[in-house]
Amino acid sequence: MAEFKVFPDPASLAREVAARAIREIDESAGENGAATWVLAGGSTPAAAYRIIAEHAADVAWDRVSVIMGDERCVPLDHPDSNWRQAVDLLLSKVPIPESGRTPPPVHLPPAEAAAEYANVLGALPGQTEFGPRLDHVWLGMGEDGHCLSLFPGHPELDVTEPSVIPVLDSPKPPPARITLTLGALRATRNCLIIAAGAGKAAAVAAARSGDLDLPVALAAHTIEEAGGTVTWLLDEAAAGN
Ligand SMILES: O=C1O[C@H](COP(=O)(O)O)[C@@H](O)[C@H](O)[C@H]1O
Repeated sequence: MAEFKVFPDPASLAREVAARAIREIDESAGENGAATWVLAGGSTPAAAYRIIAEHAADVAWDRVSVIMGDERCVPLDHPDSNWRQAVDLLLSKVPIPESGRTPPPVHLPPAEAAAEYANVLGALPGQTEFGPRLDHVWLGMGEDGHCLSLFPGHPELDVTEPSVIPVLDSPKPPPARITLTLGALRATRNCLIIAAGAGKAAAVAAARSGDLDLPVALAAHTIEEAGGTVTWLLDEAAAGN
């Protein structure tokens, strides 16, 4: 059963997200010799990326691979690029080997970009029947309850194959994206769902009540059903307090 933890403000939320990431990634790297971390885009992870960069010495980065859970099809130097945010705030500051940090190939058309990024996943360590073991997964959440680039009512939610797929009509700009599928999340060990701000309170409440029409709730359910753990980390505003 997912755990919900509430922090007084976005800054203390970010400190907890960063502390858990450092602990879980380093533990997985120690246990298995390699750890895969699924990064998130959007506004909420930024502060946690900064804190992790300040504590870079606490992680065996040479054993870590990162992938972006979803990417917007914009150039990698565009302000809307999820990868650019991660590079600027974290990846340029920690010694992850080049082989463990392949940028989403968004210079390609979305279908080709998705297929190419699926190949990147296929080359990661720790392959399972659901693709690579995802030791530590960050999921952000939109006000509509979307996570990754999986939007309420959209057909991408029905894809059970563990893969990366294109999205061509995202209701949140830009319309073209690539995203992990729910099937790929079945290989998750530990997932943090991170949300801050009053704009997210209604979606958090709906997810908490078990509304599986919300992609983020369905993602949490999918991970737990496959044996992974899910922890929601919220600030008071997102928790509706
Ligand atoms: O577009 C996206 O939105 C979600 C949520 O972003 P936020 O700015 O509301 O926190 C994010 O998790 C996803 O990676 C991103 O592509």
